[in-house]
Amino acid sequence: MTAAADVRDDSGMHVPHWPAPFASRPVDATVTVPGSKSLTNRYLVLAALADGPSRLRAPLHSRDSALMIEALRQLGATITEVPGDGAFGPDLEVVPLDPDAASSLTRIDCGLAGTVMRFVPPLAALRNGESVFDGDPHARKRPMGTIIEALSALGVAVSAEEGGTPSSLPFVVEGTGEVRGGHLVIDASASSQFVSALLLVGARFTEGLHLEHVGKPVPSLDHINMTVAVLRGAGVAVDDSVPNHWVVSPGPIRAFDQRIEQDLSNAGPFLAAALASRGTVRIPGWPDETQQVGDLWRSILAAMGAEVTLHGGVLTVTGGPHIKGGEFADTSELAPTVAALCALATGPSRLTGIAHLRGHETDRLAALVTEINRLGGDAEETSDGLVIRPAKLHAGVVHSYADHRMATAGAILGLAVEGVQVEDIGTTAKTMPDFPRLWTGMLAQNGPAETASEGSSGGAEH
Ligand SMILES: O=C(O)C1=C[C@@H](OP(=O)(O)O)[C@@H](O)[C@H](O)C1
Ligand SMILES: C=C(OP(=O)(O)O)C(=O)O
Repeated sequence: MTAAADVRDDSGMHVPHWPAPFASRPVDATVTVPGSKSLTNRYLVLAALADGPSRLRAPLHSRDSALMIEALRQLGATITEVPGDGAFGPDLEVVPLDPDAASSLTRIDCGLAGTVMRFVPPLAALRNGESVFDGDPHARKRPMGTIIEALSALGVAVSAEEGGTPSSLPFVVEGTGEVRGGHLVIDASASSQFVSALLLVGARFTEGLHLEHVGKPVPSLDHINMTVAVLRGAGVAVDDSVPNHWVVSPGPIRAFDQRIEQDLSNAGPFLAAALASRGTVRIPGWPDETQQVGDLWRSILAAMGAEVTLHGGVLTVTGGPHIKGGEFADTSELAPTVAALCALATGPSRLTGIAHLRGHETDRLAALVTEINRLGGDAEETSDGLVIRPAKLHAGVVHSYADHRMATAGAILGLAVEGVQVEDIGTTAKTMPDFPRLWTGMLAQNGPAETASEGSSGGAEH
C-alpha cells in the first residue's frame, strides 16, 4: 500500500519525521492521559439533545472533539469553554440545539472522525434544512452506507450533492424537523458506530426506536454498551435484553453535569511502554467500573506477561522479562497497540475479530503488516485479523497513514528498537494532541529521553 511519507505544515514546510525515543533503561513513570474521545463525543451529542444546559467536566480537547463541537454548533447548539479542574483544558457548557438558530444550509466537516460522520447525520435529520457532510480524503472511503440507508428507511432524504443516492461521504441530509422512528433493521457489521448513532437520537424520534441488527456480528460491542450506559444515565429507557435488538423509548434526555473518564484506549501506548522497556507505568484515576474497551488492558497485558495491579484507583503495569505472544480476540481500537507489542514478543500471536479495522482511519490491517514488516518484522493479514511472528526488528521509518494509533504504535516500537522514526506524529492530535509531550515526559521521569537522532539510525529511510 502507498504511505503518505511527505508531511507538510499549513505553510507548506516539510515536517521532519519524529525520532521516537529509545528506552535505554526501564521506564518508571506515572502518567495521566486526557479524557475519553468516545465518552466526550457521546456526551456532547446527548447534551445537544437534552432538556436543558449540561456540563462536561475534564472533556477531551482534540481534533475529533473539536469537529464534534463545531458540527453541533452548526446545527444550533451553543457550546462554551469554561474554567474547570481538568489537567488538559477547560470544561464545556452546552446549551441544546435550537433548530431555528441553525442556518438553513449547514456544512459539517467530519474530518476523519467516525463519531462525527456517524453520530451527527441522524441529528441533522431532526432540524429543518439541509446539512452537507464531508471530511478528509480518507473519510470518503470509510463505511457510511448503513447510516445513509437507515435515514432513508426512516423517511429522511439523503442525496449526493450532484444528485443520486450516495453510499459514502459527501452527502446532504434533508432534515424535516421530525423523525417518526419505530422498527428499523440495519446491518452494522462494518461498525458499531452505526448502532450507537441511532440509539443516541432514538429517544427524540416520535415513536422512539426499535433497532435490529442482521448480518455478520457487530464489532466493538463495548462501545455499544457504553452508548446504552450513557443514555440510561441521562434518563433514557433502553432495553438491550435481546441480542442484536435495542429498544429506545421516546422521551426527554435529561440535562447532566458529567465528569469524563480519561481515555483508557489512549492509556494503552503508555502501559505498553512498561512491557516494551521491562519497566513500570502507573496510571492514577483508573475507574473501578467502566464501559471503556480500554479496561481490557488489564487482561491483555497480563496475558502478555506483565504484572498488573489495580489498587486505590492506580493501575500499575510492570513488564516481564519478555513479551509473550498469544491469541487476542475482539481488541477493537486497541488492536494497533496490541500489534506493536506482538511485534516485540518472543512467541507468535494471532489477533482475531478485527476485519472491520480495514474501514478505520486507514486500512489498519494492511498498514500494520506493511509497517511491522518494513522494520524487519514478520506480520501477515488473515481474513479477520493478523498473525505476527517473532523477528528481530531494525531501525526505520514507521508511516502513520493519518492514523493516530499507527503513530503511537510506531512510538512503542521505537522504545525497544533504536533508530525508529515516526512519520507525521502530529496525527496523534485526532485524540491526543499532547502525545509527544506526554511520551517524552514519561521517559524523562527516570532520566532525560534519548532520541533516534542521538542514537543509531542504521537502515532508516529519509
Ligand atoms: O463509538 C465509538 O466511540 C467508537 C466505536 C468503535 O468503532 P468501530 O465499531 O467502527 O470499531 C471504535 O473503534 C472507535 O474508535 C470509537
Ligand atoms: C477507529 C477509531 O476512530 P473513529 O472514531 O474515527 O472511528 C479509533 O480511534 O481507533
